[in-house]
Amino acid sequence: MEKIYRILVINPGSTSTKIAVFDNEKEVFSRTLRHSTEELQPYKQVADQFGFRKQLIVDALLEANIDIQSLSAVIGRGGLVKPIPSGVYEVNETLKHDLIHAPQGEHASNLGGLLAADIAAMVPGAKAYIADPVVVDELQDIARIAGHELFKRVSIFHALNQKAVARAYARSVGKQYDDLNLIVAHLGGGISVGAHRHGRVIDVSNALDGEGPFSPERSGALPAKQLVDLCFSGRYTEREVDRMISGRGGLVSLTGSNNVKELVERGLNGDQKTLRIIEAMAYNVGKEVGCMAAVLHGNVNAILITGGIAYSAFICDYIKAMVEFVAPVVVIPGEDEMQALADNALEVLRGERQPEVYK
Ligand SMILES: Nc1ncnc2c1ncn2[C@@H]1O[C@H](COP(=O)(O)OP(=O)(O)O)[C@@H](O)[C@H]1O
Ligand SMILES: CCCC(=O)OP(=O)(O)O
Repeated sequence: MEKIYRILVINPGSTSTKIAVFDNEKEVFSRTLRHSTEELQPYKQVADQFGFRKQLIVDALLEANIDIQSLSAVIGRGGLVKPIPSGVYEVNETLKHDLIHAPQGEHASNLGGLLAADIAAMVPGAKAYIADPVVVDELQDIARIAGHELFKRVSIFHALNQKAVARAYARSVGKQYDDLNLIVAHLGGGISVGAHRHGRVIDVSNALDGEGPFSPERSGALPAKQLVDLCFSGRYTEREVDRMISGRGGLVSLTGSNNVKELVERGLNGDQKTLRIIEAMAYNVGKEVGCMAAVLHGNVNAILITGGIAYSAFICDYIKAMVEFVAPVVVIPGEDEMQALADNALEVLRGERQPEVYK
């Protein structure tokens, strides 16, 4: 009889914690725990949200009658550790250290490996993993050069979902991911737009670092001179300016909310100012897709729009109208991250692949 492995998947995003339980490939439970701007407000640092998110996960499992002791492994979305190749990594002490001290900055996904390790530690024999963290780096060399010698461009994006969606699209058209040129726009709490050339993300707008389009809670690119003046105005601390770029930028700053579903409804019900801001976010995504089309020299098989915001037909139609001259636009709303994480853990549990060692 086939051995059943039970896998808990934990995916902390900036505005949600998604959890799911899989018995081998089959999802037996899933829940999206959404966190409003107000709920997250009391936590100074992302790491401070650990206890809050852990309690929500444990309560949700309890409510669904899922015994933590029945778990074979726990896999979390990986965070802002050192740039590493795509793969599955066991959560060891070095990885935990980097998830806590975050050499590349703060993001909710830093909690993924930590929550996975904490919950796996409750179960004798269970191990914790991360896979395709947000720091997966496949940039072509020319894309790393920024306009001053003290700066360099860095790859931080929705690697797990961008790749899962790109592979799923390739399968759906009977092709290999490695044979296609795709532009993937992931629209979530953060937004990243990537140029996938034959299975490698050779350029991508960094979702965290003040690049590309603004998003529900990120500023995206800001006018540099204005930013410098603001930094030296004496009116804001370093931490406050950091939060303007990530956490309290984008729609949170412009509208007070990170909830695109509500904002679109508000806009379509006559709030012109909100509508204009939502359109501006979509406009910037369209513009970034155009940049990635140039990166791929116009050889683009398809443009994929994904992430929670892709559920909004209004936003997708706006982007489509701007970019469908480049290539067919395919909307794949939500994300395939949970299944992708579970599949990665299952391959390790079945001994079909060896986890990488994070050093
Ligand atoms: N039906 C919908 N229409 C528009 N926006 C939506 C819809 N469903 C979810 N969203 C928005 O998607 C965003 C969250 O996307 P998601 O990919 O789940 O984010 P993350 O994982 O980064 O927290 C939120 O702003 C949410 O309001
Ligand atoms: C840090 C890059 C990935 C990202 O922005 O994720 P969220 O959209 O979940 O915040």
